[in-house]
Amino acid sequence: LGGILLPLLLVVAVSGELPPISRRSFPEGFIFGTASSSYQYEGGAREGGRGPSIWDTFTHQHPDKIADKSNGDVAADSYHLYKEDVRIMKDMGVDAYRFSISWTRILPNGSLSGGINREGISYYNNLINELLLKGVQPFVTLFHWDSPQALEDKYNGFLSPNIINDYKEYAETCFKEFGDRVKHWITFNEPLSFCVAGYASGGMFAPGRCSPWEGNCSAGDSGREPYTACHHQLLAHAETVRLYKEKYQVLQKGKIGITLVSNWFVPFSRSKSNIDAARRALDFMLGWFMDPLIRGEYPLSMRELVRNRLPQFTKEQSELIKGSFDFIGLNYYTSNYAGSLPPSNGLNNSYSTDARANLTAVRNGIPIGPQAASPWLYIYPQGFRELVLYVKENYGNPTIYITENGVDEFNNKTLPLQEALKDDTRIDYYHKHLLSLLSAIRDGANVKGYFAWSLLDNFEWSNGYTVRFGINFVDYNDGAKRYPKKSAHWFKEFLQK
Ligand SMILES: OC[C@@H]1[C@@H](O)[C@H](O)[C@@H](O)c2nnnn21
Repeated sequence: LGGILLPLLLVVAVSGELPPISRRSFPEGFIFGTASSSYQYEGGAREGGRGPSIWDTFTHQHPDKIADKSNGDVAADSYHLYKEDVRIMKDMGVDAYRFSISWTRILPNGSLSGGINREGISYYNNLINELLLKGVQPFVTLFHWDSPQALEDKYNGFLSPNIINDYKEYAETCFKEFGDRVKHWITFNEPLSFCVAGYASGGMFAPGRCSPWEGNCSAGDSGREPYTACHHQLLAHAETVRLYKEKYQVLQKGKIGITLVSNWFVPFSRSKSNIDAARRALDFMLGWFMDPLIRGEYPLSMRELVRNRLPQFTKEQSELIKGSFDFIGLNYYTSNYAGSLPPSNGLNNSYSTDARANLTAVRNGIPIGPQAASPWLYIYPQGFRELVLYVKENYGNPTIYITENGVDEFNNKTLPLQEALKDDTRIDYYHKHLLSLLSAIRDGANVKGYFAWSLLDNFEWSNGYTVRFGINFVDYNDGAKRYPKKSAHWFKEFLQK
């Protein structure tokens, strides 16, 4: 019998047949959607009265910082093709679409005093109306990294507390113009990424500031500016949530939150020092924001390690930020191993070393999972369940929307189109991550929705167009024409009611 049973077991193990999954596996009313952002999708950079953002400046003044020296001038051209985008969503059967509003399409000079651009208002009204016409709910992110260049020039953008009021006035303009139809607002997308990649690590992202020991930046302080910029984003978030709740929520009946990103961290070994390092890594990536939102103060590990370089909340600010959300948006892509590092020498301070955690994707020569196209993205579905349950258990099981999850492949220009559409890795990624998320939900996590990143291939920041995150292929050489990848067909079947 053993001679027959063993081969059978091996066949099942090797075949790796995943348990089937569909929207019916999830709770009734669970929302499925796709996600995008203004600078990565719209194009029309100098059309319709739009003012320059720091990403227009960054890509045009520092093309060397972008892998293929590209920019978002045209991107996926959703500024002109948004109706096609909505048609694709409707055909797939998604419930919602998460997109961001370009601050400088609404307020070209960044401040309300500089005037409202009615053409910008009109573009987003058209997009929102088209979504609603096709039965797709708009989930709107107010800030997805494209700060107004005018405010960078005026007072160094998010390094100045002046931006808090300008951001609040921009947000209020959006509440007034769109809040009758938009019922889910996200104040900021990933403050962590904006503050670390823009102010700490080598000037990877706009505005491209860092210390000399971190990279080739014209100015910056990697040990202070990331914390200052994100402190101002948290205060702007809290004041905007108070404004929405006091002036708009009763009438408009919407919900408001913030989107955070985190990796999961697996201790390099079971030693206490490595387990502590994994926890510090979570504090510095997720707790940086969740602790203020839940407890009104930064994590103890950050206060102990960053000390006077970490801004402090006044008692009033602490009360304002604590509980300032109806939901938390959570983005998950990948996980790392975390190992302990000795205390830094206190000289070349940087966010990148403050946590005293050595983060790697490989342990004893074995990667934590298959590597995708982006160098930081290793596929580790188990981390998704672990992260969601960590939020449940450590932050009071808040309402969560997964606002991004996805994987990329290289933009291989020699591949025939039909080959480029065969994204089996993406199907496997989504299948395993949705199973992992479902497992966390069945263990009590309060997750209400899931947005795949991304509807379309798009401008992937410092990677430009060298990688593709879309479940729909974009032919940049032929009018940004959209073609469904194999994963789009998989999702359509998954989403069948
Ligand atoms: O890198 C892929 C995507 C970006 O394209 C999004 O703009 C950003 O919100 C994000 N956060 N983590 N991963 N992502």
